[in-house]
Amino acid sequence: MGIPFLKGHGTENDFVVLPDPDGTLDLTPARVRVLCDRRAGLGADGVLRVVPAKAVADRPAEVPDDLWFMDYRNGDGSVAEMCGNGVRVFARYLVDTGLVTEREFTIGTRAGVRTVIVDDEVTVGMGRARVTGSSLATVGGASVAGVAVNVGNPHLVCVLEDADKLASLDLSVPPAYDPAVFPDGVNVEFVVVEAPDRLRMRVHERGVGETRSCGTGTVAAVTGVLYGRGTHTGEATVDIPGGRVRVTVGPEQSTLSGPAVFVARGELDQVWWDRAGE
Ligand SMILES: N[C@@H](CCC[C@H](N)C(=O)O)C(=O)O
Repeated sequence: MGIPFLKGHGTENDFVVLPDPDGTLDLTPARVRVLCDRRAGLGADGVLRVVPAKAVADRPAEVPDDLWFMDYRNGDGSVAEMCGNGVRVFARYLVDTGLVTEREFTIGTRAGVRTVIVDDEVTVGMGRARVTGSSLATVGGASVAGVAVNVGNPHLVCVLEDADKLASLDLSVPPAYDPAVFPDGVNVEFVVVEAPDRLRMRVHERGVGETRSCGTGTVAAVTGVLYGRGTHTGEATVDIPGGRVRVTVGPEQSTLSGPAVFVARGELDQVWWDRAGE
């Protein structure tokens, strides 16, 4: 018997989902890296381990024992606090498999408890998106001013003047940032405001590289743009290379709505898994 897995995505930000109902899966950084490798493994931006919260000793104190916990890992094996696209896929998995029977329920994450509503699309209460300051990102030799926003994980939102500039950015090289402002690294969003309630965005994710979407990044982007207008409240659609999501931002709560899709399920080869851990 191999290791069960599913492969899914939210606006083409893709994940390997590993059900771990007993909390016994030894998910080392080396195993995450090879699983996410698009040639040596299944290929994905990250891994979502589905584990009972009570089996996660280092979870935040506010996450109760009886929730399912999203143990999210970036493709480079690092741990991140939150993943907005991942939590939608995670919620869809819990409903599809009958592990949760309601359509509205809560999930434990390293950023705290998140409420989800599973319908054709999935809506997530993303908590409060906090503006924490400003900083610079440097890409292609040019520095761009940005707003630092924390959505559980850190983001730097840089607004560009037009879509041509956005399209021409080379994000195959990580943007440089100030490590004094972001000691744990940062996700960097580049955004164009196409209409007052419509943004276009590209993102370079910490621990992954350029991805086709970042859910927490879209919430950060809307928050950063609203902050530039002097407000903490508003809503917008965000077009990313992998599709479209909808974001609302309020002083105490933000929400993210978008698709969550499964494309495959199967078993990882046990010999491959054992070797990947060496
Ligand atoms: N793709 C995610 C964010 C994943 C974590 C991020 N790379 C980090 O290290 O903070 C999303 O949809 O939010």
